[in-house]
Amino acid sequence: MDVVLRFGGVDKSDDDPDPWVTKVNKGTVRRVLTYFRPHIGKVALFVLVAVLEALIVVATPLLLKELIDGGIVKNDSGVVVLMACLTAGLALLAAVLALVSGYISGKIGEGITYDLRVQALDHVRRLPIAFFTRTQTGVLVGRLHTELIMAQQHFTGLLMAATGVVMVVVVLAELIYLSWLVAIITLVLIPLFLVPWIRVGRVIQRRSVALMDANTGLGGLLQERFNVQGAMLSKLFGRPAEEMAEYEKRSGRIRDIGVSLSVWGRTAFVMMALMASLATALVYGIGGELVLAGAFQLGTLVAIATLLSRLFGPITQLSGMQELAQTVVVSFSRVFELLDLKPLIQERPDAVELEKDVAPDVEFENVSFRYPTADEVSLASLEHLKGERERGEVAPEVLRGVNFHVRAGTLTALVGPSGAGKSTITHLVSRLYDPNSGTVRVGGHDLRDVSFSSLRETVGVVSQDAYLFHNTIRENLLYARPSATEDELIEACRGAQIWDLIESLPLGLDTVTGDRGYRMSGGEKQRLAIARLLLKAPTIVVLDEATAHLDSESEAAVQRALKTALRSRTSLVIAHRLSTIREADQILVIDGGGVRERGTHDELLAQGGLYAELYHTQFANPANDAPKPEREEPELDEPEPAIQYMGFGG
Ligand SMILES: Nc1ncnc2c1ncn2[C@@H]1O[C@H](COP(=O)(O)OP(=O)(O)OP(=O)(O)O)[C@@H](O)[C@H]1O
Repeated sequence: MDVVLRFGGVDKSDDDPDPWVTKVNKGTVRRVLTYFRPHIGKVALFVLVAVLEALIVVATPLLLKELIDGGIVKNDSGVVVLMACLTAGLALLAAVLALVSGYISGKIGEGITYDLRVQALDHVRRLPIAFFTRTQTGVLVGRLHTELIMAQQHFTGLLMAATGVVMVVVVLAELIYLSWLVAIITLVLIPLFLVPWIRVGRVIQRRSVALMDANTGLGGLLQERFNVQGAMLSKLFGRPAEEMAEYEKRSGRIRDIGVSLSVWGRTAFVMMALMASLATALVYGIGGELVLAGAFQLGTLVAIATLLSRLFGPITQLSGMQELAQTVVVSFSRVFELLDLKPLIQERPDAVELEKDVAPDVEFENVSFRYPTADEVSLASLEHLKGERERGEVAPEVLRGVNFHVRAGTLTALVGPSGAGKSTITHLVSRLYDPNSGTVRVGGHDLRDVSFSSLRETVGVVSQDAYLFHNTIRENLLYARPSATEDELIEACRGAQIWDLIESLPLGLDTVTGDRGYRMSGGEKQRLAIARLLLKAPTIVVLDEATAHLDSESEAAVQRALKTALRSRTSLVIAHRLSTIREADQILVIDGGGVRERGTHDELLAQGGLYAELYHTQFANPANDAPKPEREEPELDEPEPAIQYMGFGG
């Protein structure tokens, strides 16, 4: 049977901002234990050290007993000195063992967390793009980072608590040996102490989980709002007062939980100290009477009192152990949830390699596609939005029976209204998604049969909003081909018409492009992306032309760069420029998820269909502010407006 637990194994209040629960499957504990396997030697050492520590703890009171009964009472200074020295020696050994035990438990805890983290990162890296479009970045980062650190801390805590088991058993055995009466009284009193302690422990546990959730939630929000584009949107459209109120509300919640945690933590500490003092008073009271009655000697009384003081620490550790174990299991489950997400896009074991350096053809045969629903690709707990799931999301079909053939080395332009499915078609070519029915073929191979690495080498993509890492221009370019030489970098930049700009920068290729490459203009960023593409030298180019109005110089430069990029490659371009469309060997007019018209510019005009209609509409309403290509580029030198004015593309 499956058990559903909230994180930390505790109930949350109804107004909890994150109502998602984590499912703990039956086999989870066994699965957690498998992570111990590589560390089994360290675990054995850890147990050995724990046993030694426990033996030292019980040996010390016996030495004290001998010191008093055999030394002080019998006036034997030799015994006093010997026992004092042995006690000091054991204390020293205990200190060393405590350090060793801390080191080993740290190694085990960190080692297991490392294994889990690396496994999770590798898995998440393989998940399809649909997962990332669904997931809230900050929450995913929280899951892979902050929550794993918490899991590690709980895990190490659990290991330390496990040593308490050995300690309690040994201490109780010695207590019975010294005085069965005191041992019984102790056993009766322990629950009186434990009940309030467990209650306090639960409150602390619950608050810790709430604090973690609140921190993750605020982290996710900040990540979304404080990245360059989020900050830009918030500056342009934001409602500062309301946003600030939200930040204050969330920060206030973190503060309040923190204060209450601090108070409850102190309460636990005070309770522990109080119980230890009360127990000491009780032992000396009852034990003192027994000594007076001659039931046992003074040394035994001191030994019992010392033993009892060593009992409370391990018992409190043990009392929290079940909760801690539950938290550890749930923490691991949160990562297992991720690991169990099967990537929708998988590489076949017998995947084939595409031929290198030969431009292949691209074929869509009766392709239909709908975007995957949340249930298929992501986790509710990573979305933080439950609307779609509660409504039972149904994904509409975005492509229906699409057929076309792009001959090797030719240019196909995709045009059509916004939302028609143009980008979706390009996503299928780079296998960001698989079609639900039909086949996408490259060089005659079904894409599902092609190896990932081969496909990556073959298909190069330049999107409208080129993404650049926060790093130098050089590093951003080398990402496409780490082995590229300086000369090759420069040649690619020249081909992409960006070298003049880079050369004029004080740091040249070592200029940092800023978060998301924001310090560069749209046209510059796209030319840099084209340089990256040239370095990669793919045989298929998928390109989404910029819709933004570049200034005429930028526009002409991008067009020249594109000419270099597309030369003798199989190209699929979401075209917004008439110049690109005119040069295309084939134009596909996409409408309503299908190919509505196809042909060259002249053929489509002659057909007098949708393309012609929109084209003529365009000429009836010329867009005055359309960018004009540069004069010195005769092949681009036509007073052509952007195709989006024709009602195409978005
Ligand atoms: N990740 C996604 N998940 C679900 N639906 C999506 C996703 N991406 C796009 N869609 C939907 O698929 C349809 C086709 O979108 P697509 O981006 O392919 O259109 P497009 O022709 O490229 O439009 P535009 O010219 O505006 O970029 C749209 O209705 C869109 O809302």
